[in-house]
Amino acid sequence: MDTGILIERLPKVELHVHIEGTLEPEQLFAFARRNGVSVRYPDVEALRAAYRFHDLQSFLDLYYEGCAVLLAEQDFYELTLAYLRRAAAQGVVHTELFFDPQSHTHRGVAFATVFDGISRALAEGERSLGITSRLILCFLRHLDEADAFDTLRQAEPYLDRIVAVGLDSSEVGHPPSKFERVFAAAREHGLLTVAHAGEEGPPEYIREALDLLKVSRIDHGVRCLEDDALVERLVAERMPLTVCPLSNVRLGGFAEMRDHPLKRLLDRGLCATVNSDDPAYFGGYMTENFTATQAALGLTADDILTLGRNAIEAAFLDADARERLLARVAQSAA
Ligand code: HPA
Ligand SMILES: [Zn+2]
Repeated sequence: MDTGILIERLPKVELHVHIEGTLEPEQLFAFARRNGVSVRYPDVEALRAAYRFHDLQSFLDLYYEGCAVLLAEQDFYELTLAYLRRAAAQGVVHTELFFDPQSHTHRGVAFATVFDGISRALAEGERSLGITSRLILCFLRHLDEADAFDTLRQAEPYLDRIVAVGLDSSEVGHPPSKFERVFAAAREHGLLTVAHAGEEGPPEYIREALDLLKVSRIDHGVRCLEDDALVERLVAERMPLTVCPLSNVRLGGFAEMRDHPLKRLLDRGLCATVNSDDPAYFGGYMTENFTATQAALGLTADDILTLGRNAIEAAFLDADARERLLARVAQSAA
């Protein structure tokens, strides 16, 4: 089958998307106007032109600045629903979203405001778009352990609607070991765990995420390829990697898409998946990530189906839901 048609028809599962990273410039300006927040760029074009990043930190600086326009529950609701509409239009049938409560509570926005807006949109998305979802609370790793513990405490009333905790923000210098105790506390609450590791940080951070944080998935993980023994372990444990190709190129991890290791990860037998990360900032959602990697790396129809099945295997879904999605993948290739 033609790979373009397959990419379009594939029922997609997204496992690595930061809801704050879906804030498109148009919506950013609309929220700014509504909330009386000033933006230091004159218009959408000027803001978009500033999205030229050379590393993770240069992106994070703008990403946190963008968060300043999010103040009311309705902002989080509209942000999330707009993402779900775009995702559904691209054939995403299930999505597992990260949110960064500390990016908001540190500005005086209540945890409940953030959570209620996002979760109201997720319920609406399931009702009106048929898109299922899970929510993952990410701790900002540049902040300290006590702040993460405080955030976990604020999340306690909502834990029945949070599937896992994760770890994001500036990686280098903030190893997983810094959060070993708060992740243990989260697991005691019955939460699963994931962590960004091996995006900019060394393979050793991936090992720490496995051994100390007991993660069910590694977010990014592309630097595992520098360590053969680690690759063998990830293959043997069938540990999923939520890879974000456009993000990796935009943040300078790889100079061009043709240098991206997605195909090598698959060929090594790793459970790699394709994801959008911060689609409003990196030039595309799921379809654009599939299309760009297919074109640059020559992914075959089999590769694309493997990526689709890997994401279903890696999703935080029960066995029945997985079987139903796998059947839809098979149908899409028929
Ligand atoms: O790609 C990312 N990496 C780390 N932290 C993040 N926070 C939002 N996006 C990212
Ligand atoms: Zn990410």
